[in-house]
Amino acid sequence: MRVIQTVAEMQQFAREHRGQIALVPTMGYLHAGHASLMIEAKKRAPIVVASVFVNPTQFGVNEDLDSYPRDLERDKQIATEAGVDVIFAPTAPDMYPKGYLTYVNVEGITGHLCGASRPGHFRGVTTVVAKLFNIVAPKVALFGKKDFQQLAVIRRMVRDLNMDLEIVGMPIVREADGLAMSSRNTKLSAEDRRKALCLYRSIGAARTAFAAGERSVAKLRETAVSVIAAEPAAEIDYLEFRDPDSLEPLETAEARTLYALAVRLGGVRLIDNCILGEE
Ligand SMILES: Nc1ncnc2c1ncn2[C@@H]1O[C@H](COP(=O)(O)OP(=O)(O)OP(=O)(O)O)[C@@H](O)[C@H]1O
Ligand SMILES: CC(C)(CO)[C@@H](O)C(=O)[O-]
Ligand code: BAL
Repeated sequence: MRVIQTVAEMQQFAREHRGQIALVPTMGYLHAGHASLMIEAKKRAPIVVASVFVNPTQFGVNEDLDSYPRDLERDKQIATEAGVDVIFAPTAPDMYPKGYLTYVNVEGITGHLCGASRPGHFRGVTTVVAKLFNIVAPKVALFGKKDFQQLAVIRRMVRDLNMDLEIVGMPIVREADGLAMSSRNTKLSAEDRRKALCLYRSIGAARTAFAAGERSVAKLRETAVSVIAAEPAAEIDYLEFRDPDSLEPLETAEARTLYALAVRLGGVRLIDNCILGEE
């Protein structure tokens, strides 16, 4: 596996392999969730490029940019095992040189859920993802449904800006006990790791109520909130039932309804979601 650390070298590689590349954008500290995207990428293109870049423009001033876990040696090992051909790990000054001025912003659907609690976050995500698409020129790019809103925003950017590539959304990979895999899980204390299961339990409770015929979003919300409230250390950032396409609020749950939540535990912000009515 090759590691490319400059934008210029990545662009040269992309020119030589146009039409053959699948891209998996990540912020590194890889886990089995990332590996699932890489393994699927290999089925969709002869060359898999995984980017590892902790993108400063998507972090707010008081967020965890500095403490975000990083370990390129470990990432190389996991990426190699998952069949990645190239890791693209640029530096921040190479991606955003002094005097950088250009940003990509998707409106509307970025205003709620994670966009409401992290102002400017999606502007940073769409900017870096647009740059990665331009640098790597992939024919397909893969994203996880754990970041459900991010996937919707990227699909929208690709559609609105006529970007010529396919976007693939991949299922959430979970730990054996149900916790959604996330690089930030490593920042949880042992006690908070145990408490973090309340997110998955809340999803289970919402699913059970929906399967039993409950369609009132107020009632579903009450059920979902009560599971998180049973864990006093857990602080709800948002907990919403939405249309999975527009991400607009619903009063009555439909055949497919997005249940998405963000919860803070000991300073670590975790997200999870499910589509009620789907496995
Ligand atoms: N558990 C998972 N299952 C499937 N895809 C995942 C999972 N976790 C992350 N991904 C996907 O991997 C890609 C890179 O995500 P990222 O590097 O931010 O990892 P992360 O573990 O989500 O980190 P964070 O702690 O920032 O949430 C994104 O498309 C994300 O949706
Ligand atoms: C898509 C992404 C790599 C952009 O920095 C990031 O938001 C992530 O890891 O989900
Ligand atoms: N997986 C989303 C990246 C972030 O939290 O900034």
